[in-house]
Amino acid sequence: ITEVRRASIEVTEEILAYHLTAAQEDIKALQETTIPSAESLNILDFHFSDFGLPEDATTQATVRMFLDLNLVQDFNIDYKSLCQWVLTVRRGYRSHIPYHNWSHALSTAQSMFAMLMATDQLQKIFSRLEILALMIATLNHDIDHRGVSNSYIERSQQPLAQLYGHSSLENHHYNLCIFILNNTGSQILSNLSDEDHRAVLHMIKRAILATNLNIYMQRRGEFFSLAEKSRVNWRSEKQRDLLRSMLMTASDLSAITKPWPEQKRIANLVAMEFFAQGDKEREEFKTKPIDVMDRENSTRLPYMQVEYIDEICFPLYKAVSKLFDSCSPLVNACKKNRKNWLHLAEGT
Ligand SMILES: CCCOc1ccc(S(=O)(=O)N2CCN(C)CC2)cc1-c1nc(CC)cc(=O)[nH]1
Ligand SMILES: [Zn+2]
Repeated sequence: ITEVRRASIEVTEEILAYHLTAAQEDIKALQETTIPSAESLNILDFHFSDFGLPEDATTQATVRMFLDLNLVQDFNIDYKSLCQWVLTVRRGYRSHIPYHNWSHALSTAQSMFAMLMATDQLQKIFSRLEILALMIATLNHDIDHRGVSNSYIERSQQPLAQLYGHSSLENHHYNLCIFILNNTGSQILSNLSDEDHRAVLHMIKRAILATNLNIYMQRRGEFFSLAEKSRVNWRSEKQRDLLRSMLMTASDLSAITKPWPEQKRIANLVAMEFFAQGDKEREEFKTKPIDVMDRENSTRLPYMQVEYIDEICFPLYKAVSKLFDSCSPLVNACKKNRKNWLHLAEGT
């Protein structure tokens, strides 16, 4: 059995690597392109949106983030490997999924980049290795998302549920992230010491698993009390792990902090994805989906967004901006969008 089993795993990995790996001409094109500056790509702005940005510019923006954070230099990353890695990660996302696609991955990574670049303190608190882990984790945190939640996957007995049990999606995102990092031609961590390599993979796993909203809700209380203290000892790995996890969620949910037209546009994509899952649940499980995923509740969407902001988003951005004043634009934009959603909710 093991002989057959091993052969099938090798074949599967070969086929996956073939389909996932970007085309050589695309890699060459990106490698030879002059990468525009961060300013010209607007990736330093909290209000950044990739809407209307050509596909090539999204991969150039990703390379620019790694260059401007000095990660290519600090970790002696082979430039061709970086180009292949970025293009392969992009291919790992499913373009026909309304919300959990490459655009969400880029937006999440750009939010982390903007916070890191705006906050000198963060660059002092985090080591270079932690910053590398956060940028890899944000870009990969939803890779190969199918537009359905963990609960749907666990209920529909999909292979992912058999494989991982709880947090099945996040475990899958992490495993695919590692698969690409180990794939020939996209091994951007190949020049790290064994110790750094082990440490960065551990931090990437912790960061990707932290994007499960249930885990965020369990751990955020500790973070909020940290934000109330006058001084925080960031030398403790436990506190830095908590901070990395909370910044992952702040980046992941950052669509709620975008200017109103962009927030409205993205909320509609989230709704499309949620309602599509609701339709599948009706069909497959013959059950009425929960409110959030029930198309027949779409008039309640503005009200649900107000709840989402009050219960999940606002407290987080408030704590982050209390610790790091330069992130206050995030909490202000979140407040403004609450007003906009409330106005729509009352209008109905
Ligand atoms: C826009 C369509 C409605 O969108 C929502 C409705 C309800 C809630 S909720 O906080 O009540 N809650 C969250 C945890 N679920 C398990 C149960 C429901 C959240 C959203 C929402 N989520 C995201 C993140 C993907 C982005 C976004 O803009 N809106
Ligand atoms: Zn996400």
